[in-house]
Amino acid sequence: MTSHTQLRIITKPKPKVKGKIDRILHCYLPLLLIALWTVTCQAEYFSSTDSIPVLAIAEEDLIQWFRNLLDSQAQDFAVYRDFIERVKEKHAVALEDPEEYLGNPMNAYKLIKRIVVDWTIITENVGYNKGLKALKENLTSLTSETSFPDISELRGAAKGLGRLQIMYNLSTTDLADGVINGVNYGSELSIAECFEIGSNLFEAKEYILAQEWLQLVLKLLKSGEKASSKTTGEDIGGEEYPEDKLMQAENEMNEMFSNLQSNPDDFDDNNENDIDDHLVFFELDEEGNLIDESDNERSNNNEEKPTAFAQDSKANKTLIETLEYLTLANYELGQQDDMQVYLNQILEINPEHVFKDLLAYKHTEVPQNHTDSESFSVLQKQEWFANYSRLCQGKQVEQKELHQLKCTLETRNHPLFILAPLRKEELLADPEIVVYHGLLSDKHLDDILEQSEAHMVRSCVGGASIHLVRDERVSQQTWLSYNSSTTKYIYRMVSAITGFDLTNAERLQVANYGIGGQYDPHRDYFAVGDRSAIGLPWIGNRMATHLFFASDVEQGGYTVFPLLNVYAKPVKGSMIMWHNLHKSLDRDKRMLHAGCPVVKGTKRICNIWVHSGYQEFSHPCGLVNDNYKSAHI
Ligand SMILES: O=C(O)CCC(=O)C(=O)O
Ligand SMILES: [Fe+2]
Repeated sequence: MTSHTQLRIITKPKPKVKGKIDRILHCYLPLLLIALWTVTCQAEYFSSTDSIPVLAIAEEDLIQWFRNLLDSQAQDFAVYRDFIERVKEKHAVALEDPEEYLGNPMNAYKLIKRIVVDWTIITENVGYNKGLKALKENLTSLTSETSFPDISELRGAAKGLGRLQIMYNLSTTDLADGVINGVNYGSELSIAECFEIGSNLFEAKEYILAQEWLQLVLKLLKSGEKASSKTTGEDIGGEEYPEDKLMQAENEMNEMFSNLQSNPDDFDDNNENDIDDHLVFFELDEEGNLIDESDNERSNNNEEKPTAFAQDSKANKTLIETLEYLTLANYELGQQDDMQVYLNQILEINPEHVFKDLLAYKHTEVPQNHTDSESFSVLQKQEWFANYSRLCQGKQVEQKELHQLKCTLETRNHPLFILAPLRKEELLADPEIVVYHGLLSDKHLDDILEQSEAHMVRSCVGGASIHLVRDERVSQQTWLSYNSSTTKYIYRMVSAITGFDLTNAERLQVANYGIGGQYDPHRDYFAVGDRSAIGLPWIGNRMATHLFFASDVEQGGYTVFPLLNVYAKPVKGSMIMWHNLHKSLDRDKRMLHAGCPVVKGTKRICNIWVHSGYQEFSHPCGLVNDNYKSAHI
């Protein structure tokens, strides 16, 4: 075994059961957990915002069922208590003069009867409870009807948040404070939640972002304060954290380190008490969230509390785990000096910590290329990334032509548009990118949603025969035929607007983007030699894209063209349209486009791709070859 392999074995994070969801599953819902593993169909909650409400409904059921359980247990316990109190009275009388009491055959009989019958019934009944039986039945039916997210979903959701950070330059402290792009949504995160995001980003191999979140956790643990009051003023424009408070926190931290050194067992990784910890030390915060005690550090009125923190074993546990992750993240990033800093902190707390062996490997070869091909750091290195991210934020590079674009009303002498002219907005003249506003009503869109809802699956990339689930496209989708009144209407309208023959068009694709859901820059046509295009039923390549926005999006979700300096904000009911091929039918590489990550809200779209066959009369090839226009790309 090479030293490198050994190091990886040593540093492989122990499987930890962390976080609220894990704790619920492990401590409160053991039954549910068993059932979860048997669920075969993955709903992919993070890739679509439509699936998430299902969980909220399931949670409502869980609340009710557990309430019922507790009520029925309270009734049972009241019966036990009543019985015991009554026996206790008799017992007390018996104790005064046992001989006299038991000399009475009736009393002797009663004692024997209590032992033989009453205590037996009570003993047998403890543990059996009607409410528990009902709960088991409910959980069984819930898990057979609903597929629950697993740890990979949680990781997907954490990665979704990370994608938003990268794309929109969102600071970790802002997000932790519930501020997204300057808007305060009041969704402040607890220390435990920041830790969960950090550790899940680590597990998703997003080491740089994981490091940011975990450093924030460390900062919060050290200060024992809310994130907002701990961050520096310029980070969030908030007040500065008083110097003496920082000193005090620092001192307490040091004090805690030295206390811990004298009692390193607190951090034994294999501490068998861990399980009991989970079972016993639950608390609820003001909003009823399950918290561990480290969360208390973020509550508002704990100005006086930092000293309690020194005795707080939960916070200590989070602290050591945070340091472990930070050590490993720095190891993965090849940042040996930083890794050493965190390692030292761990060893100061517990000189016998399992990571002590890492020291021996410090000077061995460090990993150079541990980044996943889907990692954000790889994404950020793409040459289109800067434009992509800028356009997603609604920022265009200033250009003279931008000011010559126009909005027009068009009837096209078509009966459909005489009374209700098309509202056309030009986003770019050449190559033409246009938006038609107000094409679909809420009723149409509700109908599409209803038809598609039950059939949504995680979107794949790779064309017709290759199906790859990739971070490149985080959404769910399905296809609808043109046989309902709404889809027929869309079909007729698109062909009236564009003149295309839609017999050679793909079915209507309906897609929905979830947390951080997006579609990285791509082109819609099939590339030369794309084997997935072989055997497709359509003639020619994807000539034009008609993309309907089926929802407004509160923040994010723009459709952008990084090579053309164009962005379109989703407006419900409108359709953006462009050609993917030159007039010569050569592929137009300028048409690289993307769906930016959704920051807040839900993004729904519908696509129709028209293929080049059958369009000979409506869109004849140009006499002059125009493919030179994209030759430079
Ligand atoms: O969601 C978007 O804005 C773009 C979607 C897209 O490009 C596609 O589905 O091919
Ligand atoms: Fe596309």
